[in-house]
Amino acid sequence: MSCQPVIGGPMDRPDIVASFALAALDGGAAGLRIEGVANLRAVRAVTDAPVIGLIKRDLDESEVRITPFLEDVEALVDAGADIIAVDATERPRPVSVADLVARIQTLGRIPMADCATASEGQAARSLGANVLGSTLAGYTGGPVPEEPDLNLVAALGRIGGFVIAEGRYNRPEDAARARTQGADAVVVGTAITRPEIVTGWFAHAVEGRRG
Ligand SMILES: CC(=O)N[C@H](C=O)[C@@H](O)[C@H](O)[C@H](O)COP(=O)(O)O
Repeated sequence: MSCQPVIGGPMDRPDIVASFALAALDGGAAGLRIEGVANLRAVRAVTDAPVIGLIKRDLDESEVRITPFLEDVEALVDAGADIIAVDATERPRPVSVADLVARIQTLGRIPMADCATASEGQAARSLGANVLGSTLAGYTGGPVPEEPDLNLVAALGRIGGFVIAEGRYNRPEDAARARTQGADAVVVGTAITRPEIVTGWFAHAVEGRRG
């Protein structure tokens, strides 16, 4: 379960993120994906469950948003992340994927490569990323599709390593399909932890409001 509240929204508080984490674990989640040092510390204080940590930077700080800097890696290690997710897309970036992966390994944590394509997964795997995620499929330009990218999950599965299906798994049946396509785990975020967006889906369906 990924808990990344709508920024500035009513759920955007470390204590609420920690409660979401405990509720998800009660419901059967095997691990957590948590953004930001304060949220990660709050979650680490209440559970020993595996946590993927990330820091999202604004676009004026870095062209890639997910854990672009070495200091981000260090802060996440300090806060108790077991796995550290980094943007592994082939886009301009302040620090190379190779350097990020190497620092994560030096600090004794597990690198997760957030990918948009299979070739990015292949490159990250050859740099030593143990975990490959489909996290960024559909988010590197153009309209964001509605459906998850199961083809990328299958392609990442052929590369090897531990494969996480992530991104728009809004229905349990899609998560189950990801497993049949080769995912070792599925990360679900919005459908569990962004009630503003989920409510919007229902509002749109019943009254044609919102998008
Ligand atoms: C593209 C991007 O920045 N994805 C982020 C990655 O950490 C999060 O905003 C997503 O919520 C997460 O990947 C889970 O996906 P979904 O919320 O669709 O279940």
